[in-house]
Amino acid sequence: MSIPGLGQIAPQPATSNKRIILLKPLWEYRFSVPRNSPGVGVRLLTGTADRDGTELALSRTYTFQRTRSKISTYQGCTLEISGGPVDDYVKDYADPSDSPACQFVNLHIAFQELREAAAARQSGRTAAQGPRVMVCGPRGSGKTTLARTLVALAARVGGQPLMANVDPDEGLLALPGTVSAAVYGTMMDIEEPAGGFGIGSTPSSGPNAVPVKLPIVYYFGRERVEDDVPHWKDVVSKLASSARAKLKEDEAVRAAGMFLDTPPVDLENGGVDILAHAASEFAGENLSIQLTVLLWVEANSLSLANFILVLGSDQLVSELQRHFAGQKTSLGEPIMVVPLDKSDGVVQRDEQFMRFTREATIKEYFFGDSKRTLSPSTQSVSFDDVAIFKAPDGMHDLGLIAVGSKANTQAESEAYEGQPVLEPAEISAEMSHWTLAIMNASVNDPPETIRQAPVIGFIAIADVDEDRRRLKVLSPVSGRLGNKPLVWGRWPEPYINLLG
Ligand SMILES: Nc1ncnc2c1ncn2[C@@H]1O[C@H](COP(=O)(O)OP(=O)(O)OP(=O)(O)O)[C@@H](O)[C@H]1O
Repeated sequence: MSIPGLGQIAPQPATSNKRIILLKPLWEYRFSVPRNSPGVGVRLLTGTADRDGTELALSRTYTFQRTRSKISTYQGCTLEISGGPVDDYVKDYADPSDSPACQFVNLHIAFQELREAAAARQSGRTAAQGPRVMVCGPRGSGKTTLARTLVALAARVGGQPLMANVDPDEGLLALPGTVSAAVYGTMMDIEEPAGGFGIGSTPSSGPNAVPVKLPIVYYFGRERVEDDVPHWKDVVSKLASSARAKLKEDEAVRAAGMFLDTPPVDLENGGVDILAHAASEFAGENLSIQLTVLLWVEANSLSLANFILVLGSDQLVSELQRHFAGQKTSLGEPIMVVPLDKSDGVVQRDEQFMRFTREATIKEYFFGDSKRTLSPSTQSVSFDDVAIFKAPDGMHDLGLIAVGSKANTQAESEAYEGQPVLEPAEISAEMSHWTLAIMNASVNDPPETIRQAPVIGFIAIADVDEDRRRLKVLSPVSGRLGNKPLVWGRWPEPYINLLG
């Protein structure tokens, strides 16, 4: 039997198979660490290198586990690689300007110049607004990597940008099934599989080598936006309103701007509408439409305009161009959609890998990782001492809330009109191994208030004893759950017995 928390001694890559690799400017060391590997060690010997925009320190060995990523260099470097097993290779470019990293860094330079130009123009007492950038593209086009890189590069030059994620499939500083946002003003933990953007970089009861980030999180509880578009729109609106408030009240965040990571969308099924909703909600009160970002237009010439960055999809570019054609911001600026090349290094992650990653994330939330062991509290609670809610049965099954659903009939729609969005869940063995969100609301609040409340944490149901009417619950901290409503969604899916 494995004992939770043990068996997580920091892995030491074997020292016998060390090799040195040389990267010229804008080359990449691309690696994929299999899940059963103790990890690959990467040490920067000379030059400069970074993982998704965050620099590696010289002479320190970084150990990467269950990670598919790359180490890039702008000036060239030598790296010492140790340990493994790892699937890896060096991606070279005869002409460095062919590297996707080149367009990414040019974007960063352009954003930085915009920040400085806006600050110089600002005559009042309040800080100027930095760029607001939305990154979109098909599945596996490198959206998250680009958004993280632009955030990390902004933080590296002293900025405190806000990053928001509205893709529920993977969480930003939270479990999957959520939408969230956080300010990134301190260094990232690049050894974390998500590169400092995962659950390991949030506050916990254990020690942290790198400053933690404080996210604001809303619970969607479904895998894909299309599973419940109205609810997704609601939580995105709540998140956007929190993000706008942060930009308004915090001058440093406002000056650095905001980066928005979006879900892959189905163009045949309301995809443009989904992206347009995210764009307009995050745009802020002063813009009549969408978002303001800056593009590097020609050599050394900056043009303030309104752009949406699209990675690797001509079809999405033309759909978005059509959608925004003729629309202008309140400042009279046109909306332009900017196509960017997708890197050929972006890894297509299969369902098995994604499932393994989600399970590892849930385990890490409760038990920590190799660098920080956490001790979750195990509580036995009566069915009568918890308030668990779920969406009414049938709503999702009938497709009543899926965008563009052809299955809806008028009668079906009417049957659910006026019904509460959440109802008390009947506690049963079916709940075992599910992760539930703890909402920052009162159990007596109306269902709509509970559903749209921020998330304060998660619990896992370890066991349900129907005869004794008791639940065994795993919680990151001790304390009574009774006065906070719990919501049981459909994502992330149940995990193996965490106490097994
Ligand atoms: N140049 C590269 N070399 C190696 N790995 C890369 C590179 N770019 C991205 N990756 C990896 O590819 C995977 C997918 O990238 P990413 O998450 O950015 O894509 P995405 O478009 O956001 O995916 P999704 O549509 O599933 O949300 C990640 O594991 C990322 O670290």
